[in-house]
Amino acid sequence: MDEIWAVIEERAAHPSEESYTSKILTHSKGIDKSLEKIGEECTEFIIAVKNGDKNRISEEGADLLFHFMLALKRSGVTLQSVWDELQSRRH
Ligand SMILES: N=c1c2ncn([C@@H]3O[C@H](COP(=O)(O)OP(=O)(O)OP(=O)(O)O)[C@@H](O)[C@H]3O)c2ncn1[C@@H]1O[C@H](COP(=O)(O)O)[C@@H](O)[C@H]1O
Repeated sequence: MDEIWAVIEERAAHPSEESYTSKILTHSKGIDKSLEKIGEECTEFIIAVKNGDKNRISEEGADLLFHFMLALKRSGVTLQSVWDELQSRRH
């Protein structure tokens, strides 16, 4: 995820027309586009889990994590701050 985060940072700094990441980060709907995608991917993940489809669970889980990172970026929150929060909860 840290590696993909670095790509997201790069795409945010230098948007490219061929990039899906850039498409979401510069979408005219703004953060709503990211939130829409998280809603979609969450639903697809839930369906995959309910169906017990392990391949789909992995695929939808990956989509969810990717769109989660895009929403963080759009919100001005770093992935590191999420890691720090998780770290602070360790006991
Ligand atoms: N992890 C991902 C990743 N997961 C999913 N997706 C894209 O997410 C899209 C999900 O498909 P959907 O059907 O939900 O979306 P859509 O119908 O194409 O369009 P929208 O509804 O999203 O507008 C697909 O086009 C996938 O290619 C991703 N695109 C990019 N990455 C990572 O981001 C990096 C940079 O990607 P680019 O910016 O595109 O070069 C890549 O190297 C990957 O590591």
